Amino acid sequence: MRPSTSKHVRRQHVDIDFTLRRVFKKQAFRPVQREVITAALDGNDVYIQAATSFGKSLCFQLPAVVDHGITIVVSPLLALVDNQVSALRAANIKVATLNSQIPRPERDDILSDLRCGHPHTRLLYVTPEYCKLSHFRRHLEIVHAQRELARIAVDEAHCISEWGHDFRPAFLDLRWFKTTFPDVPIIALTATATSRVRRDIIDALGLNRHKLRVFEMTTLRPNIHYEVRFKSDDKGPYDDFLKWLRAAQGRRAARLAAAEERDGRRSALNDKDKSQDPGTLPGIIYTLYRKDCESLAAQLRSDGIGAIPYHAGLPKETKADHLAGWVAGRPGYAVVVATTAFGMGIDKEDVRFVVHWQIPKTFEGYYQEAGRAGRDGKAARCVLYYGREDRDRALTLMLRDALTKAAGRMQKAEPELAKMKNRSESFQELFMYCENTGACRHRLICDYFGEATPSMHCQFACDWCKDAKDLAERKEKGLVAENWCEDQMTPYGLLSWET
Ligand SMILES: Nc1ncnc2c1ncn2[C@@H]1O[C@H](COP(=O)(O)OP(=O)(O)OP(=O)(O)O)[C@@H](O)[C@H]1O
Repeated sequence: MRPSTSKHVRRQHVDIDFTLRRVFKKQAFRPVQREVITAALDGNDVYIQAATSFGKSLCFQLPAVVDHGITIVVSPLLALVDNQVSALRAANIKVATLNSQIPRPERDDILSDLRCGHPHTRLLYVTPEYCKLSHFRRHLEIVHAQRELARIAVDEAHCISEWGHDFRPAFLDLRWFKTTFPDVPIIALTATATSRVRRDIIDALGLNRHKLRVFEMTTLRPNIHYEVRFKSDDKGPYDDFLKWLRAAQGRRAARLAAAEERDGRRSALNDKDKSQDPGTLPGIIYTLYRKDCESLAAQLRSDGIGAIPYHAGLPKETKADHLAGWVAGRPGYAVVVATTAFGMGIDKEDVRFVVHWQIPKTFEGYYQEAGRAGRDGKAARCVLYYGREDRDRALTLMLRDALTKAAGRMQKAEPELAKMKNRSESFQELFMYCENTGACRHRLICDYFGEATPSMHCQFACDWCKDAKDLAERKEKGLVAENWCEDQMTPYGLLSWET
């Protein structure tokens, strides 16, 4: 690593504005980005927690471009890696990725770049599992010996915590980085961490407390309109959704036509809009079940909506085509019907709606997935279809899953049940959020993540702030078909076991 002389630091800090404009084509830093980047370039370990779409990736990508050496980016999802790698390549940044799906010749080229000790690659994306491989570790040791290992970025860092919603055991082995290269700074990033998960991330990665900068920003996404729609078990949400989508598409088409008429030309639209059918609204529908992805996408197509499925069981080529077509706004690819395999980190700026077909499995998952909407800062809508039957089914599956796991590993039954308890608490918070007709949804989300919002008002950007009376009536009417009885064994009762 180069020494951190004040001259060096000053030079880097001048570079960052230039690099932001020249390489990343952004006009200005968003609030706090500059401070995070400066802290990273000063050689600190950094923990950053900020809302979905805050622009966290820039906080390690820009330092990787201005700094000396290579940055290793640990990322949990291949779809997310592909998404980021294509954007970086488009900006002419030397970026590579190593994982089990990379063809052999390409993998050999990247490894030989590392082996020379002075890699040309500025950012190398890897999965946490790849970081465990001894040959990869040996290559990093060579790079480090040449003082060319600039930084380790751990994206979606909440995956390291057993208390987090997407725990991935291989993340725990990332401790190896600090143990082996104590002088190499680490930057850990997440949008979803409670205080317990935050502590876990810092401890598990072994971040240096004497040289650690912690940035915790709001989880608020003011441009998202949150709404819960209630469904009874005898009626699915399809008709309601289609009606809403058609109305929204109609309003959009009318707005665009009016703008065109006013200006007398299409210049009222940005380039992305021009490439799309003006009435088409880019969006995501999340469903818990693979079979729903296929059938719902087919049903929407038969109703004239460009919809495509995305789930882990589809062939690799189909998934790549569907993701690329959706990101590019290709005709016929406006709406992706996906399982949570599509959740974390996917960045498409103009997603105008996210719909949850069923209640998701955790509060954090809901926030993450909803966070795919409105990443351009413009208004977007997130609708969650909530029914008590879905909720009870999810609870039963969760319970069965935990008991099976615990039975399979009797010696680890207790931690397994503890994790389960945590997950079910998160789920419980989510269904209480759905059932809540007495508070601002933005506020409820902030409360969940432990963020104080004493005087917050969302400016009508949720169903409660828009019309609390209507919300209560819709709940009453929507859930009426369900045999709900408060003194039956409630979901809360189901979940309140002791570990
Ligand atoms: N300073 C900036 N000016 C304009 N756009 C920016 C800036 N910084 C980041 N962006 C854009 O904001 C979008 C979101 O950034 P990014 O994907 O890094 O979000 P994130 O914080 O990682 O969110 P998530 O946790 O949801 O994945 C991207 O399209 C990115 O190009």
